[in-house]
This record gives sequence, C-alpha cells and structure tokens, in this order.
Amino acid sequence: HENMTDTRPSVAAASAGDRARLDWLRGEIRRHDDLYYNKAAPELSDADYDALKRELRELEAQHPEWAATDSPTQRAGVDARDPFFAPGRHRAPMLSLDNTYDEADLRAFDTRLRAQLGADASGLAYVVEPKIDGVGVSLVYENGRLARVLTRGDGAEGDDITANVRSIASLPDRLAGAAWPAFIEIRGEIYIAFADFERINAAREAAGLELFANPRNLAAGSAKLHDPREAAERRLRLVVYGVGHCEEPLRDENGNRVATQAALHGRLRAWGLPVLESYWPSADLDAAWSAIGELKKMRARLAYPIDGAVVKTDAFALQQKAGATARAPRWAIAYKFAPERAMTRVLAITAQVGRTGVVTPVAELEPVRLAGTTVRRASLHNAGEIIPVVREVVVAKCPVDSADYVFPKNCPECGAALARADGGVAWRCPNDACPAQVRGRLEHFASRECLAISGLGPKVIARLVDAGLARDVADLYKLRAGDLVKLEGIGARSAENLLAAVERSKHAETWRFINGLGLPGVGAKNAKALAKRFRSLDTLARATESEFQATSGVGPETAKNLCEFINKEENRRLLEKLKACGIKPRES
Ligand SMILES: NC(=O)c1ccc[n+]([C@@H]2O[C@H](COP(=O)([O-])OP(=O)(O)OC[C@H]3O[C@@H](n4cnc5c(N)ncnc54)[C@H](O)[C@@H]3O)[C@@H](O)[C@H]2O)c1
Ligand SMILES: [Zn+2]
Repeated sequence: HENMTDTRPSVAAASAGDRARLDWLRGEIRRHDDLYYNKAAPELSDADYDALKRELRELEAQHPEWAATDSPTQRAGVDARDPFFAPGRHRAPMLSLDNTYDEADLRAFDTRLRAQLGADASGLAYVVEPKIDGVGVSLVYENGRLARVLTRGDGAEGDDITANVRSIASLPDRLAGAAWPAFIEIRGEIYIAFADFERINAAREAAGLELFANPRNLAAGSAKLHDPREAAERRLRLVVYGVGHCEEPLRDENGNRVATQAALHGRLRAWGLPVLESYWPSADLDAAWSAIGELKKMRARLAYPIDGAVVKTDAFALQQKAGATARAPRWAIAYKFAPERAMTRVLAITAQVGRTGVVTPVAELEPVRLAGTTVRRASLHNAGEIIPVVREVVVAKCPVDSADYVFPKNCPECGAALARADGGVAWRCPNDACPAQVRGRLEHFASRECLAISGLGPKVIARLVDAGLARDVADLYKLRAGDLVKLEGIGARSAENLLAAVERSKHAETWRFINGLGLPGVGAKNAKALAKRFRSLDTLARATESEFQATSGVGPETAKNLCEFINKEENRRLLEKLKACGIKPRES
C-alpha cells in the first residue's frame, strides 16, 4: 500500500535529489498539517509525521542556502482559527515544543543547553512532566477572576473559547487564596479522559456517526463546538502546568519569590487550579531519563492521555537566559513515546465494503490492552495513534498449518467481481446496488454532518435494506409506519419518531443534502461552499466544470469528478426522485 502511493524520490540521491526531496517534504508536511489541523482527519500517526518533519529539519541544516521563512519547520504548529469565536491576543506567545523520540537527541539537548548557559550551567536542573495529549489553552485571570480562555491559534492570537470551557468543574472562576498578580496567563491543556472518549465513540457508533480517531482530536473538536451545551456534554477536563505573561514577579503567600518550575506547581495548586498528578524534579539529565522511564510505566494509570514527557529547565532565571526561537523555547524539549505495540493473535480477517464500494481488510483480534484501551480490531491499511494498525507478523508464532491471507476476488457482500480503477490502489465492488454500499450511503445521508436523522443508525438501516424498503436515500421519504412496525425491534412509537425525524429532514439546509449525496471529494466544508455558490440542488445539477472550479476550495480534480457525478444517469434520477418525494431544502 505504501509503496504504491509513494512517489517520492529516493533519499540516497545527490544534491539535485536533495532539493527535490526537500520540496516534496515541505509540500507533504503542509498537506498533513491541513489534514490534521483543519480537517481533523490525519492520515499519518504523529510518529510518522514527526519523522518527516525531522528529515526536513536535517536537510535544511545541511543546506542553509535553501532556508525559507515559510517552511513548515519555521512555524509553531498553527491550530486553525475559527471566525465564529472572538479573537484574543496572547501577551506572551504560546509556542510549540521541540520534540524527539530518541534518547541520544535528549542528551544532545542537554549538551546544547549547557554550552549555551556557560558558567550558569552548574545550576541547571530539570523537571520532568507528563506531556498531556490535548489542546493547549491560556487561562487569563485579571485580579483573580477568570477573564477569558484562549486557544493557541497561531501563537500570537487565539480563539476565545470561554463559553465552551465554563462547564469544566475544575476551572475556578476565582483564584483561591491571595497573592495572585493583577494579570496572569496560566497555560494548560484541555483534554478528554479515555473513559469519556470510549463512551462518546460508542454512542456515535450506535448512531451511525463518524468516530473520533483519538482523545486529542475529540478534545480539539469539542473545544471548538459552536454550542456550549453540546461542549458541556463532551465532559472536557483541564490541567495546568505553566505561566505565560505575568504582570509582576510571582510570590507565595509568605511573600517569597516563586523562582522555579517545581515551585510553580505548588503555587498553581494553592490557587485552586487542577495541577499535574505527578512531576519529577531531576538534578540532571540522567535523573530526568529515569523519571521518563517511571512516567512511561504509569502511563495507563494516569487520569489523562499522554504522548510523552516534557523535560523543562527548573530555574526561571535559566529559562530566561536560554530564551526561545520563534517556534519553541530552548529550555525545554518533549520526549515523545513511540506508538505502543503489543502482540496478539489474528482470529480472522474480514473484508469490509464501504459507501463508495472500496473494500478494506480488517483484522479481528484476540482482545489486547494497548495505550490504555482494549483493542479488538485493527486496520490492515491505515495508521494513527489510537486507530490500531497491524505492524508486523510474528512468523515464529504462526501455527504450522496457517495459510497466507488471500484478498477476496469477489465482494464479500454481493459477490460481484472486485475491480481496480486505472492507477488506483483500492479494490472496489463495482455493483452500485451492493447492500453494503447502499447501507453505507444511507448511514452517511442520515449522519450528523448530513441530514442528522435521529433514530436512523446502522442497525435500523440494515433492517430497512434487508427488508427491501430502502434502495436509495430517496426511499427514506416513502417509508410508512405500517412497514416499519413489521421490522424487528421497531415499535409503533419508534416508527412514529423515525417518520417525524425523516419528515423534518425534508427542510434541512441545502448543504446538508449536498453533503448527504456523497459527491466525490466533498465533505461538510465543500458542501457549504457549493451551497453558497449554487443555492439550490437544481442549479448545482446544471453546473459546468468551470463553475465548479470557481467555487472556493474546489480544485480541478474535484470539479471534474463532480461534473461526471451529476451527469450520470442514475444520479440525475435520484435527484428527480428526491424532488418528487417533496424535499424542500432551505438556504442557510
Ligand atoms: N499526524 C499528523 O498528520 C500530524 C500533523 C500535524 C501535527 N501533528 C502533531 O501535532 C504536534 C504538533 O503540535 P504542537 O506544535 O502543538 O506540538 P506538541 O503538541 O507536540 O507540543 C507542544 C504542546 O504540548 C502541550 N503540552 C502538553 N503537556 C505539556 C506540559 N507538561 N508542558 C508544556 N506543554 C505541554 C502544549 O499544549 C504545547 O503547546 C506534533 O507532535 C505532531 O506529531 C501530527
Ligand atoms: Zn458488493
């Protein structure tokens, strides 16, 4: 799979090759940044992403003549801004952290820092903290009162998400005790506990909604919801670990200066803020390294998901002396844990057919604990921190009679011969009437980002399709109570509720229908842009390729595919059928 999609030139090539590789890396990293920050749909695990970034950094170091201020290595990772929220300026910039997966790098960080500090290096000690895998936030307290909570944004200006985090019980409206400065930015992390992550994903699975890839994605998405009540249901949590700008020197209740990171944790706690469960004051890097080992061992027992450790210079005076680049402080580094691995038995491999007919193999596993969750299934295709992936076959452990897995030649649902599009890597079921595809299209249509039809989850949809009551999305509008109650598990009451929800959806916004139709290359964002441009489904159905291309966010490839899609006979018929069923999308 990787080899087939990978068109990058070989690393071994000489200077011209280096330049090509560098350009490829910059483009590829930008693409993954967009997927991660703007679409919340990363294709790579963080470890794989960080490896690309590291390679780019090394190439740029070897070739200073190719430096560019707009290179992805020069920016603090931008978490996308949303104009829905009021902007808020940070008094001290919110930076990123340099990171590594490698002990030697960590030691090089110590050597570098000592060289920079010169004579002061004799006083260098560290604090090791867990690196919480959530969303960085800045809590601004004015005269002891919470004034606002900002996201990192581009580091200089973030989004004011105060309304969404008000529901966090551990976030005090007033700082406790006294001796708080008139103005202070407190830095911390918003996160989602594993238990809540699993609860929310289970509910989403039952409702036929798309799952969140990991707790960090869920936290990021929840912090930016446009409805504070909905955000409250996600049960966001908070932990704080630092200070940004502060109007006056920090003091404890006895008037003594707070001069170290370790002492700061005590101060934050005294103010009634939720602090780290554990942190490790470490006299030198050896001590820090063994602290990291301890942290790793207790990883699964912590209240928050973590992706590594942060090693920070303890003394504020030395932090100041070391300073920061535009991207990250020089006095701290993140040591990230490589994705966890565990060995288990593959019980079976099932081939799943998606909404567009693409067939993907999934390994059914003997349940195994990994990264704090129980893993029962793993993709044989994808990658990602929590989305489990099979990395290696332990041949020595295979039973003697085990046989190679043979990818099916026919669709496991309808038996049609699988086909591969020209140049594509995916095998597809070519049968548009394939029950798996029909179910997939209906699930997508009913999902929250589309028509949001409550009560129409995967189970109900499977029954409708099995009973022949729904062959396409328009059939949903022809359902009758009499037919529904004949289905297993559907009573008169739920039939009535379902029909009411279906009826309501007739008047949903145009973009929801556009998204629900499953146009190639179109998600919620593009659907909104298309709705804005064409206003009605009728106009959209008459659009030309160049009109599609003039829509913001639609590239030439998507424009071509859209044109093909709307001109296909069966899609035209579906639109006519939807109209005949009385749908009346409203502009929004
Ligand atoms: N998978 C992908 O395609 C993809 C794409 C882009 C970025 N990413 C990931 O996103 C990350 C880049 O984001 P980033 O710049 O925010 O870096 P980061 O998240 O790796 O580290 C910086 C952040 O750590 C947080 N943090 C947690 N605990 C902390 C503590 N105890 N002390 C201080 N800070 C703490 C802070 O919010 C800080 O902003 C990278 O690790 C990268 O792997 C992945
Ligand atoms: Zn099929």
